Amino acid sequence: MFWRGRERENKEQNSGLPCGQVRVLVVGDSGVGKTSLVHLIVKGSSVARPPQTIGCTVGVKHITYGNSGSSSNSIKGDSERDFFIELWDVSGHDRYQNCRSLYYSKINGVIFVHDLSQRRTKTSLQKWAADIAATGTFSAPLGSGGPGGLPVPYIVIGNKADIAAKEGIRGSSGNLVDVARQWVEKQGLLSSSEELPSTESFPGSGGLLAAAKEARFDKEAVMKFFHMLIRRRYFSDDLSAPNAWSTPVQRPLQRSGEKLSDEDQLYKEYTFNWGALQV
Ligand SMILES: Nc1nc2c(ncn2[C@@H]2O[C@H](COP(=O)(O)OP(=O)(O)OP(=O)(O)O)[C@@H](O)[C@H]2O)c(=O)[nH]1
Repeated sequence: MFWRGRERENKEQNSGLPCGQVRVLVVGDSGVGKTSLVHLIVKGSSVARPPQTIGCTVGVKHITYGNSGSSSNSIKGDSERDFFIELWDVSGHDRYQNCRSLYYSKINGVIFVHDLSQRRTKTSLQKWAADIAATGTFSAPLGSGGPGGLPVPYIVIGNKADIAAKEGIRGSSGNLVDVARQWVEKQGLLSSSEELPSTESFPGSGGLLAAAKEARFDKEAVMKFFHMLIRRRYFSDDLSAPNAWSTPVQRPLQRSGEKLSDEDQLYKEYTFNWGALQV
C-alpha cells in the first residue's frame, strides 16, 4: 500500500510519468577518494573525514531531465522528468574482494577513480574493469566491450591533484575540473579567450567547497555523463551501437559546421578514456 501510494504521488508530481533510475558504480582502490567524490556530487560540498566504506554505500543524486531546459537536454517529445542517479560507492579494501560482485548488479555506467599521487591506483583500474565485466550484470549494455570487456559507458577521474602537485608528480589529468577541461579541449569547444576555472586542490580542506562552488564545468561534465546514461536507458532506440568500444577513434577536434549531439561528443570522450586505462 505504502509503495503504491508513493508511486502514485511520484507520478502526480512528475506529470504522470514515473521517476527513472540509473545505477552508477564508483570504484577504485581503497583511499583514492571515492566517498569524497560521491559526497561532492550528491551534496555539493566536501566531507572532512569520510569514514572507510564498509562493503558499499549508495548516494542518490536527484536530477530532472527533459526538454524544458537547453536543446541538448531534449528528449523526443517528452516533458521534464525526475531521475535518481544511484552512486554505488564500493569499498576498495581487499577484505571485500570476495563479496564485491554482490554489488555489481544492473549497472548502467561506471566512474573509475584513481589517486594521481599513487600511480598503481591507476594501473589497477584495468583490474577493476575486468572484475566488473566478468561478474556484473548490466542494464542497457553496449554492443561491444570497453576496457576488460566492460559493456557500459564509463568515466575516469584522477583525484588528489593537490598531493600530486606538491610531490611534483606529473599526471595527465587532475581533478574533475581537469577532466572536464581535457574533454572540452578535445572537442575544440574553447575559444582562445575562454578559460575553464582551475582549482589547485581537490578536495583538500576548504579547496573542495570552492571547487564545488566554482567548478561549473566539472559538474557539467559529470552531469552530461549522467544524462547520457539516462538517454541510453530510457530513450535510446538502438542500444547496441556496433563496436562502439573496440575501435577507439582518434577523432580530430570538432570542426566548425560539423554538428555533433552531446551524446556523440561524450561517447567519443569515453572511447578516448579507453586509452586512459591503458597505462
Ligand atoms: N589531499 C587530498 N585528500 C583527499 C582527496 N580526496 C580524498 N582525500 C582524503 O583521502 C582519504 C580517503 O578518502 P575516501 O573518500 O574515504 O576514499 P575511498 O576511495 O572512499 O576509500 P575506501 O572507502 O577505503 O574505498 C580521506 O582522508 C579523504 O579526506 C584529495 O583530493 N586530496
